[in-house]
Amino acid sequence: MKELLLLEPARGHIVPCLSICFSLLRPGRQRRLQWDVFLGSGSDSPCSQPCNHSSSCAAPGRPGRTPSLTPDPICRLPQAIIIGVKKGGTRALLEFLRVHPDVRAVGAEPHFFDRNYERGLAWYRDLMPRTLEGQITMEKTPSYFVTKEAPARISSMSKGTKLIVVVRDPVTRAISDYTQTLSKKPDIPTFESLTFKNRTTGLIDTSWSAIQIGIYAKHLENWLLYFPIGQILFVSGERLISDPAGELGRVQDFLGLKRIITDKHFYFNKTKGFPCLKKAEGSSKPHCLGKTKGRTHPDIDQEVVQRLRDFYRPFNMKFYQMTGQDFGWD
Ligand SMILES: Nc1ncnc2c1ncn2[C@@H]1O[C@H](COP(=O)(O)OS(=O)(=O)O)[C@@H](OP(=O)(O)O)[C@H]1O
Repeated sequence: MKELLLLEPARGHIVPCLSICFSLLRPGRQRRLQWDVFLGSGSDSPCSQPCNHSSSCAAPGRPGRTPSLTPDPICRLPQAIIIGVKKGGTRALLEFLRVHPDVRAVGAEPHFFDRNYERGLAWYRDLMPRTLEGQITMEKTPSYFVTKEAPARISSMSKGTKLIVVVRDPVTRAISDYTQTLSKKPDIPTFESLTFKNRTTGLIDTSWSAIQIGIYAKHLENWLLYFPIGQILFVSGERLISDPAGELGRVQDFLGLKRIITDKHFYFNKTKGFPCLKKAEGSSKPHCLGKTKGRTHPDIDQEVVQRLRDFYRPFNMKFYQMTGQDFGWD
């Protein structure tokens, strides 16, 4: 009982089950209840068990158990998710955010709302790092943004989930996507040939995922059926490179976090050609992203690039209109 009373959700975040118990104890308080999580989980309730994974029970920066009034860290479902886009700069954003003492994130991409949904919320919750009350649990899986079922599924976990989308010029994003595939399968056809259904007529192959993912306005419509636009933050992938502290400022505000990550945390690494962290999370050493981030792109026929720019322009305009932000791609 004492523990429940100590676990009041901070910043209006929903803490499944515990918040339900808490609101039942304090019926006068207005609190959103996550009945779907509560009822849908059966005996394997994602909200009533300690973490099952074997990581240390110590909270970050607090070695050992604290014998005071501080409750033990527990696994919580994420209150914020980086849902996309693939090759937008999602890893950089998560790595940078992890520097914040109030952010705890899963390293790997859980792919819960696309590939692993049948495993259930308890499985998902158990992937999460242990957090103390007040810390934000996060994950990133860029394919969620283009997954039809993802908005409804995330909404049924919690309508209050904050969503972050890192977007990048869809033409460079497509080339980056292709570069990644090429690194794994060097024998694939050229970017130019995959771009067109028919090169002579100039008809773009919109069924090619590298092209499809960049039609942001179309994917966003799907999310807006379940989430208000104010619950989605759009981060510019370009500005994340040119001004990481500026974009991180916006993200911290959106998450209700104190602005702790500032320009003091970054330096530009000339060899890498990207901003890097002066100190990574839990380390005192400088840290750049790995070799798979910031690859050299192959040269693409400029006529094809122009054709793609023309193709994306109306979708980009629609996207700027929907988000109220001009990303400057055109
Ligand atoms: N600081 C920093 N360091 C390195 N790379 C950075 C950084 N910030 C953004 N980026 C850009 O991130 C691109 C990869 O995006 P994602 O992490 O979203 O890719 S993935 O979908 O998870 O595979 C990656 O794309 P490529 O340049 O095409 O490799 C980078 O341009």
